[in-house]
Amino acid sequence: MFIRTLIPDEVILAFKRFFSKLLLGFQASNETITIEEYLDEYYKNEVYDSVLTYLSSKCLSAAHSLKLFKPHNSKKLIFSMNIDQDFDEIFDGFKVNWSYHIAKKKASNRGFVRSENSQYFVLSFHSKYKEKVHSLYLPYVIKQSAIIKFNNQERKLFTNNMGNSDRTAWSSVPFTHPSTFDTLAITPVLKEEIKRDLLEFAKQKEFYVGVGRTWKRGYLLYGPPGTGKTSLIAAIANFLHFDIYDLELTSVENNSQLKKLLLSTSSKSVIVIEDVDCSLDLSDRNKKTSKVDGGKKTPIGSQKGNSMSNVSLSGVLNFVDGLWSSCGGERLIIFTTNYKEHLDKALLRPGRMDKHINLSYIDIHAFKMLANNYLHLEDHDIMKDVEKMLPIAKVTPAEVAEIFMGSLNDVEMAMSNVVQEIKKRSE
Ligand SMILES: Nc1ncnc2c1ncn2[C@@H]1O[C@H](COP(=O)(O)OP(=O)(O)OP(=O)(O)O)[C@@H](O)[C@H]1O
Repeated sequence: MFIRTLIPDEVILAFKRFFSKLLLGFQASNETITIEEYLDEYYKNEVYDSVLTYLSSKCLSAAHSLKLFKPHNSKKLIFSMNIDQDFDEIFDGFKVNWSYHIAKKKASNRGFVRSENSQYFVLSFHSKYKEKVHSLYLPYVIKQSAIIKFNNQERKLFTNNMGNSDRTAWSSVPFTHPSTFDTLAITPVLKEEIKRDLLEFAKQKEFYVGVGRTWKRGYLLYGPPGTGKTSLIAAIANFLHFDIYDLELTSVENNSQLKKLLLSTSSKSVIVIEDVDCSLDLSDRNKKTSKVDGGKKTPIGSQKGNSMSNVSLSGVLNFVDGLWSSCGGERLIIFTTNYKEHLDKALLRPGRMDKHINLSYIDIHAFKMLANNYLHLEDHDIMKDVEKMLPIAKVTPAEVAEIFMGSLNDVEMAMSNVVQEIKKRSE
């Protein structure tokens, strides 16, 4: 569902035009089409690229003899089937066949005649499926190719806190956090609700533009330490295939630096401000500056010995919904806090924080998920006792995970340790 945006519409159109041209010229006896010429270089390369990506993934898993190679003076990995080699695919109940060929042709240039190799793929199918190939199969190939490219893209974790002398610059490392919605132990209903909301958000560009709203969504994750706020952020980024910008407010000197940082984020990103109550004085947004240091204006929270940011709450509010946040494509802004009650209402209102997600102590569903993920345990006699004790024990998923980690190879020991801890806590 995020795929269409990866392929420019013109390319899809060109692809369709290209194939319809070929298909229209079909003879009933001739059931092949070739991906060659007919298009200008740009479109031809794009179309070719989609087919290559698609065929590479198919053939790599289908046959070892089909391999990728990199011809010199090309940056691209080019797919190679052996000449005249082919493979079949069944799609929607009919068969198509892809094959790869090289044709030698003579080219004349200023009186010289050279022979050139021209490579092409042939897609063959029975002519009665012409329409289906055109309207279903080829769009499917483009879509699959986009999915493959999308999944192979490396994503990044950006931070503004890597000791850069330029306070408005982001540094990045590859984002490799393994958390996904499958590994996340939270109530299933909540998990599905979040996934649904994310999917809705991802596909609603037209809606946001139509009602004059910037295409962003704000989440507030709140709950005690160790309940999975950071893990949920990673799972969200992995789910959407977005980059993450981890914004450390205490490293930002003023509101204009904050604005610059926001402007240099890319679209399709999650911007995260963790423990917002600890890095920003959010108690009073009317109080813009306080006078200390011999009358010099000092922003809220910058007093000596205070680890608060110099950025004001209004700076953050502008950051969240100011005019300049309308730059570019979709952004998800996530704030986390252990104490929702410490936050100013201005920050919490819908439009700024559209969704408030409470991550709390572990319940029996989340407990079973962790037992399954860590110990591969489907069920256990002791689960009934655990279920009874959990509501009063107030144990976090992080604590349970830690106990499981201690006895990964001994399920009984792991369960006995965890029950002991839960008992202790419920007393
Ligand atoms: N809901 C969860 N599902 C799976 N693992 C979890 C969950 N919550 C916590 N964990 C485990 O505990 C560790 C700490 O969790 P995490 O950092 O996500 O919690 P947090 O709520 O962000 O904590 P803090 O408020 O201290 O930042 C994670 O690395 C993960 O292994």
